[in-house]
Amino acid sequence: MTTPVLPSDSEILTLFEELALDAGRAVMAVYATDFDTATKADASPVTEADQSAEAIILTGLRARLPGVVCVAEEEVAEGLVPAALGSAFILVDPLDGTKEFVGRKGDFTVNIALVRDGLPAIGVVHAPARNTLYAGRPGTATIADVSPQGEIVGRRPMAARPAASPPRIVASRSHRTPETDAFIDRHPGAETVAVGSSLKFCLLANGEADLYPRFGRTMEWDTAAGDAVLRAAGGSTTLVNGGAFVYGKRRQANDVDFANPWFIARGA
Ligand SMILES: Nc1ncnc2c1ncn2[C@@H]1O[C@H](COP(=O)(O)O)[C@@H](OP(=O)(O)O)[C@H]1O
Ligand SMILES: [Mg+2]
Repeated sequence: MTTPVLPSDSEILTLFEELALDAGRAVMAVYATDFDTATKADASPVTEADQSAEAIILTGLRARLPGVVCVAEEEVAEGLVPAALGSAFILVDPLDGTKEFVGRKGDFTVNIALVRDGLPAIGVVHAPARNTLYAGRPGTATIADVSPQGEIVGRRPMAARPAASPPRIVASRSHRTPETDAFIDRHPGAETVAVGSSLKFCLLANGEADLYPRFGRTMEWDTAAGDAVLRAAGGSTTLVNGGAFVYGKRRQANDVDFANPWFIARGA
């Protein structure tokens, strides 16, 4: 398959930010209501917010970046899986941390990422209930303040920090595993912070934490945008054995398309 000519990285990032802010407004409109929750085939929750945010993002991406393949969580759940990806494609998780959304915990995010040559190159993570948007492209990572109306009102550069000793470890709020607990136990004195969604990558990117061990289930759309932000801020994500953590993985063994292996994300 031929890969279309893409706009510049900064133009792509600006588009991702606009669409994430639009989607965030839709998510917050649902958050303010007494919304219903349905259960998907993988037993995870889904709401009207996931669906309307994904529709906003995909409509915008397909109009403005025609020919670039988009892989999106709710479309994949409905069986819409692109056959070929090309050397650059987009991953969308319109509402990561749906459990936190349903539980009204605030730790939920809108995620859009461009994967280039298997690596997360450009990403936006918008946390509308925290009024914060994180963005990264090669060489630049920023944290922005977002108004309650969903407009960016301030922005500053951010960078991952060299690891503190003992480290500050971020871990899933809703999906902790015994292997994660064993990893934490190997870091005596470490402070552990439970955070939902892709915000864990963003806390590393902003120098607020040092390690994010994920010894449990994630899909590529859960991680790509946060991972892009983290890498842009000087951090890294690897397999548990230190090997390269790549994207665009198709069905392996008995697993589904776009399933991630376990990983460890780190600050600088
Ligand atoms: N048992 C499981 N089955 C499917 N997805 C799971 C899962 N456990 C965790 N996840 C993934 O973990 C994400 C939440 O991450 P965290 O635990 O760090 O908050 C979910 O994203 P969604 O909320 O977008 O479905 C979901 O994709
Ligand atoms: Mg998710």
